[in-house]
Amino acid sequence: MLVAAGHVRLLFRCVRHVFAKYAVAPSLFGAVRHNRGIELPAGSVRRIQSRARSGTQHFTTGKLVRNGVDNKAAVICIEGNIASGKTTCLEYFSKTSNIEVLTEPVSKWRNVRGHNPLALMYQDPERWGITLQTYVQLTLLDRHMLARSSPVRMMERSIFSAKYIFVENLFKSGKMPEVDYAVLSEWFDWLTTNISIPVDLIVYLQTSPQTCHERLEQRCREEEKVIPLEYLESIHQLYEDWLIKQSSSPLPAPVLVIPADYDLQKMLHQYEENRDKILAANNL
Ligand SMILES: Nc1ncnc2c1ncn2[C@@H]1O[C@H](COP(=O)(O)OP(=O)(O)O)[C@@H](O)[C@H]1O
Ligand SMILES: Nc1ccn([C@H]2C[C@H](O)[C@@H](COP(=O)(O)O)O2)c(=O)n1
Repeated sequence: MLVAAGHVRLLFRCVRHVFAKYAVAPSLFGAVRHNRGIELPAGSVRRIQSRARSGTQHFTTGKLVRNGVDNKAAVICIEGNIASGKTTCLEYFSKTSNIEVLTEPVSKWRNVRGHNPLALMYQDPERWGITLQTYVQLTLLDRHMLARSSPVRMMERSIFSAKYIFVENLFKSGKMPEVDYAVLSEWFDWLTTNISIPVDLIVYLQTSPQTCHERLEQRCREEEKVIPLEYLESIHQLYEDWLIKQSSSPLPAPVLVIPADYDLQKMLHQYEENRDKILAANNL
């Protein structure tokens, strides 16, 4: 009971942090609500009247959006299993002018005020799964809401895969208590209902779990030494259900699948071959 109350307080603190950063105060934290929506300080966050792009499912009327964000910029999320090659892919595209690249904030997940929630989660997922996933949700939301500096943004994963893959995996494998899952789900639903989080294209780096296991061992990240092949198989299955079978959770954008079991040179060739399709997201 005490643990659950602590988590609720932590979640409140997290959202307060996001809204403090963007100088927005939704009704939960005392903003004045009018018939036209929430009154916000100038130069902070506004509610947009409409946003609809062909090829995407999201219509963001009435959602919060950060002032200064260019809604015409395309957002491409690179998705895939752990160690599938997402960072390597982003590094490659970062050399292209007019593409802004945002990697996952893993360094934050390994060090929040001197604590390492990523390591804690792998040591004891039942206890620390919600702690890590709450922080992942916050830091990815922060990434989604950053003002864009280029016509194309490529970012590693998304708030959607955090929920549909990693939270789902913890819960389905019996490693997350139902109450933690319920609280995280409520937060996710609130955030995605009230905040504009546009995604224009998902690029899925499709690998076998075995390939990821080999690359994981090669990368040798201290926290991940305990990850067994079965964990990567579960994550793989959830990705396949979401992005290939499209049978589990809603898709925030169309999906481009790039087979990614090949060696580095062949992968760079694959990226070049798919460059136009990826960057076409800018014209949606
Ligand atoms: N095509 C590839 N073939 C072999 N090794 C790769 C390939 N792509 C990436 N790697 C290596 O695999 C490890 C994980 O890659 P990384 O890009 O960090 O994955 P992710 O960001 O998806 O976790 C790194 O050591 C990287 O150098
Ligand atoms: N929602 C998430 C996202 C990532 N992780 C873990 C998985 C990895 O150990 C690490 C970084 O992932 P990578 O970029 O290497 O695929 O973070 C998680 O537990 N929950």
